[in-house]
Amino acid sequence: MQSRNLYRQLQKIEKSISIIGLAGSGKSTIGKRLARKIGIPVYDTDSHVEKLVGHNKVEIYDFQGKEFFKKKEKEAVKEILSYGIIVMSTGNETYLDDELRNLINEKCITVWLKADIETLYSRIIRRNTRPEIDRLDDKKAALQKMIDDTSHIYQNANITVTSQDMDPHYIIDAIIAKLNRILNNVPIS
Ligand SMILES: Nc1ncnc2c1ncn2[C@@H]1O[C@H](COP(=O)(O)OP(=O)(O)OP(=O)(O)O)[C@@H](O)[C@H]1O
Ligand SMILES: O=C(O)C1=C[C@@H](O)[C@@H](O)[C@H](O)C1
Ligand SMILES: [Mg+2]
Repeated sequence: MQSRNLYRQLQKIEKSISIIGLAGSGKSTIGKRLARKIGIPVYDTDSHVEKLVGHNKVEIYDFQGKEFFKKKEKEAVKEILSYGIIVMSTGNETYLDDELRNLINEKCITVWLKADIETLYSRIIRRNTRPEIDRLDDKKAALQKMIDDTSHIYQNANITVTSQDMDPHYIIDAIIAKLNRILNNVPIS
């Protein structure tokens, strides 16, 4: 798999890579491994907000509220995208914000991790780290609504890859193959 040249090609077109998609789609997991494979730094917007504020997401939502989190998320994204060529994994709603979506589209090749309802649901019920979703009574219905409400936005990503429970190495290889096609001007399906 040709991943060593990717950094130079990304540098040439001055684009980073941003991993987008719904909660539980695997953005943080895949972002880290993709960055390692290409040999560039990785930043996660949720982790960056936590670092800026000094508290975890749940504490931030509890004590300072969603608006504060969103304000800090804007700062975090702008800061991360000033760091040069990097991989940025986003939070659950980052790409749905008009200003951030425009900025991400300008500075990044976007990779949508498209996951079905069963995959997302089985993953989000495993951990209690999502301040909004964890509090919902009918998480499955809420996730289905999120899929219905957001797919038309995510489907404009430069690259779409299906995210299922499988060795992340297959997902990374699929992303890298599509990245190579984009960077070499080969149309992708
Ligand atoms: N390819 C995969 N196969 C199996 N499990 C996976 C895969 N990718 C991610 N997971 C698991 O799914 C869960 C969610 O992954 P991750 O935290 O990376 O998602 P996320 O999109 O960053 O979620 P959030 O929007 O909440 O930040 C984690 O427990 C992770 O280990
Ligand atoms: O519980 C949730 O839905 C959230 C999870 C995080 O990814 C955050 O990015 C998001 O703003 C809230
Ligand atoms: Mg994440």
